[in-house]
Amino acid sequence: MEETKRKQLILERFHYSQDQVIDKQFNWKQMWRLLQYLKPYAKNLLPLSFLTVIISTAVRLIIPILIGVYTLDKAIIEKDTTLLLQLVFLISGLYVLSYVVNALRIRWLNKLGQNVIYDLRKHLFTHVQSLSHRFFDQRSAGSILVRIMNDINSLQELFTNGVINLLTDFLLLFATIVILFSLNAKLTIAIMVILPIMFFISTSLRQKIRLSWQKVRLIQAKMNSHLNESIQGIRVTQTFTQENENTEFFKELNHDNFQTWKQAVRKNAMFGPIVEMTNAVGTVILIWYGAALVSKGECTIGEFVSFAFYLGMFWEPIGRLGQLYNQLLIGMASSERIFEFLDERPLVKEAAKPLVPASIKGQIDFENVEFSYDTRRKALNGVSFSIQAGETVALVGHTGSGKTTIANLVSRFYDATAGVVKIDGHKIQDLSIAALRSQISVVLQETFIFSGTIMENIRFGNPNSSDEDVIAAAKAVGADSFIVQLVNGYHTEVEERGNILSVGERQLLSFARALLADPKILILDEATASIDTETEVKIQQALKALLKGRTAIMIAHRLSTIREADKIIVLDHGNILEQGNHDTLMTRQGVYYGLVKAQYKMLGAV
Ligand SMILES: Nc1ncnc2c1ncn2[C@@H]1O[C@H](COP(=O)(O)OP(=O)(O)OP(=O)(O)O)[C@@H](O)[C@H]1O
Repeated sequence: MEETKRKQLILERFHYSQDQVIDKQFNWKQMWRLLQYLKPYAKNLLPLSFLTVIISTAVRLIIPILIGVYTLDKAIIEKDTTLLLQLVFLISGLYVLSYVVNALRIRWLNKLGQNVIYDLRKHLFTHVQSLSHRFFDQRSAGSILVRIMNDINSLQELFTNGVINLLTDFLLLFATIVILFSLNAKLTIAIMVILPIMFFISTSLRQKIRLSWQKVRLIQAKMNSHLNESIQGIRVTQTFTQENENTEFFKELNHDNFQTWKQAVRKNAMFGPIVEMTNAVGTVILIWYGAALVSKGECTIGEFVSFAFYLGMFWEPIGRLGQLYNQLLIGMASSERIFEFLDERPLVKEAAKPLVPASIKGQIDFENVEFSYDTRRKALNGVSFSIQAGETVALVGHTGSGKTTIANLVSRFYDATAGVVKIDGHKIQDLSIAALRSQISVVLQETFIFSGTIMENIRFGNPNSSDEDVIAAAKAVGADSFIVQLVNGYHTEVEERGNILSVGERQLLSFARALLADPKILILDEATASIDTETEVKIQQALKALLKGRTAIMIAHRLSTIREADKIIVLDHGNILEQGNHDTLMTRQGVYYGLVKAQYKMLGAV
């Protein structure tokens, strides 16, 4: 009992939201939108692929008539050797043509499919990159990743084979029915009797198979989420010795995956024999009734043989169309999820005629600015202040008081809900977003290091800078001394998130990156919080170099780092309580004075 309860607790602990709907009703509008991605290929790959489809289908349809009606009835039975020879050549030639056309068909279709997937993925990625911060606030990285990778992959099959096969199959089916009827209408009707039975069995079985594969995919999505979290959080897991719980949950998932997969495969395996059985029934009817018709003289031997060939061709698309239908429904769900992202518009919009100033001086004005991330709480509550170009301003206040929010509004990651934010006297919304952001650098406490070399990571600040510029920037902020000690110096590879570097070293790299960008406005969000006292002294010096001639907004919890700021703004619950320089605020003996005293007391106690 205890054990069951424990297992239950583990299962409840790892809860993963399910934003995966695997299949959806067929929707023409959506299909039409998907087909638009074929447009760029409307003049080359698409018509070429169609042509190969039509030629290969036509060749397949001609051969049985040539074998049955002409070779058997005309050449063999009537002993016409010249005709027989001609037919042998013709049929061989057609087989060669069919081989060549099929090879081209596969090649062009795959190329077409791959091109469409490439375009769609590029479109989606470019679009997602242009979206505002709010979009990323509301979604996990995993769910975005799944759409760009898995959902697009599931459309791949639809585009490479699905769309054209669908056409080929309809063409084949229609043509075979017409030929079967024209060869012998009575025999065709007799065989078609089993069609509804076959249709009923295959549709219901197909649906069951589809549902089983859905289950497999859902479990696999859960496994992905769990794996992602386990690897990202491995340090925390090991610290709290939670490996066994993790393993146990994984074991459950793995077991479920195995079981559902087995069930799906079992159902899948039933489909083939069922189609074959109906095929066999059809053949029995063909032989029994066909033979009667031949003996009555209502059908020739050749027609009978051709008929048998076409009958085989008739079942083939029927079996495949069911599978294609499933693929189509999966594609509908995936494309719906992809289009949902593509329809997201950036909340921070470029002005119709954006101002592109030659350079920004760096004056910042907030006039009665209000902002809320959601409808429930206000993060800024009518905030007004002015920062002159070149000034250093520090924002202080307790956790959640709105410091980072101010920085976010200056970079225009969000737009104020009310009030006005101005840069150099222009409303921030009137400026070109790219021009604005090219003049702003943000250094966060949690610096992001990309995989690549140290050199490349610093150069991220200004892709056009030379190696010498990068090294000069690193020297200016005091990062050079630790970089040259690394195995390959500036060419040392750092993995994603820069795990081989200490937090302080990563911070120095981001300072160098910011310096290289040479921004007019610099935002340092808790930038010196994770640095030891010795490094801090170094950084304070580096900061002086970094801040020279720029407007700076510093967000700091350690008040010792902001004494020299031109202005200190004290925030509380989205309101400004005080503003002034260190000396003025200390003389006033208000909130700032209290914060400084409290911090000294705490440090003194340590
Ligand atoms: N992306 C977000 N979505 C919703 N609410 C948010 C978001 N970011 C911040 N908030 C909320 O807005 C308020 C202000 O947050 P902000 O990050 O500006 O505080 P802060 O003063 O920088 O805090 P800290 O010193 O802890 O970094 C907080 O109540 C916070 O919970």
